[in-house]
Amino acid sequence: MQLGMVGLGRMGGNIVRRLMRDGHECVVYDVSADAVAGLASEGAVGASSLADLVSKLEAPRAVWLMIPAGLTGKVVDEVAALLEPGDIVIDGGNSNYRDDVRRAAALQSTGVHYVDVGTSGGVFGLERGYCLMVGGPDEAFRRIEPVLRTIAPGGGAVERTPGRSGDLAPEELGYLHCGPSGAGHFVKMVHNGIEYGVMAALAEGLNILEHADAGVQEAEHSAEVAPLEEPEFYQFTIDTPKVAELWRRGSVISSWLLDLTAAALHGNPTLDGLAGRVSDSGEGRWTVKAAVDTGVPAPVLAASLFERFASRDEDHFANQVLSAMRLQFGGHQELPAGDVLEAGARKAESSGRGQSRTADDGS
Ligand SMILES: O=C(CO)[C@H](O)[C@H](O)COP(=O)(O)O
Repeated sequence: MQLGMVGLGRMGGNIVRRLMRDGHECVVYDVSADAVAGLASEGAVGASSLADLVSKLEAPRAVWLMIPAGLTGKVVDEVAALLEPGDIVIDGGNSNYRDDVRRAAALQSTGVHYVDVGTSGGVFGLERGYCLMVGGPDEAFRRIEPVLRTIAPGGGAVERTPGRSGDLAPEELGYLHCGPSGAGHFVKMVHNGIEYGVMAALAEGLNILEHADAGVQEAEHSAEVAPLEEPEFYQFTIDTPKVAELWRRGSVISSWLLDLTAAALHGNPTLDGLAGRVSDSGEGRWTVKAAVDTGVPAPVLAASLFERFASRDEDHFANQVLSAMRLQFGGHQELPAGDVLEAGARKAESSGRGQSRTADDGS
């Protein structure tokens, strides 16, 4: 089938490559002429503008947008204005599902179909395939199904679920029509909310392993910081990268995220160069909002989202307020910033096991 692709970054470019490998014809456009030329040299038809891209597609057309979320609305409007009734515009980025609902409604009178596709697979999707969560009208979904089948991982990607039989269903091939416009990005939003939680769980657990030698450090600094209650139980120097590698084999928590974690720790065991300021692109916030709106408890997902905010020092003022209160009620002084002992004191304090020796006990 023929598909227009707008946005040839890591995701869009590799989706085009995957499609071409399977015999689909791709007409491609990006604001970077180099990106267009690169894919044209691999067999795509290059376009110099959105209008040029649309003119090179045969009706009824399908145009897939793979662009940063902030630009999607503007580009959907521009592309839709160039399309004809029966054509399809597909947003494969990480848009907010609420925008899909609004865009689909706005396009209804034009006869242009709007399809939202939550696309997961990252930089490995070219080889592994992409998991596709699709929202939109049935007719449009059926029309683009050939490209969805190619972009998705396919049946051999994982073992079949026991009890399933017969022809492989779309969800077993790696794509699913989740419902009307917005449903695809709604499912992808929750997927990414879960992603935050799983990532946080792995990161927190590995951090506990990293601190399993707290008793050894405690002995070294016992004169300066409140003692760990039972240092004899924290005498392990665990090789965290090796444990991450180990857990990939047969453990209950083996997963692709763990695979990637093990790879990162193997290449850079001390994670040098990473400050630990964790960004968030929006899906986690939207997931927590959906949970609040619908009254669904999601404490793990919410905590993992807030953990990201804290990683960027958005908790700084709150921590200053905490220190101010301790100073007020107990005259407790903060340890000097950067003091090697501070970490130990904070560790002991956060676990409720002690306080700095410099603070008195009044409260
Ligand atoms: O969709 C993805 C993976 O499934 C993206 O990598 C996602 O944008 C990452 O989200 P965030 O920047 O909020 O960590």
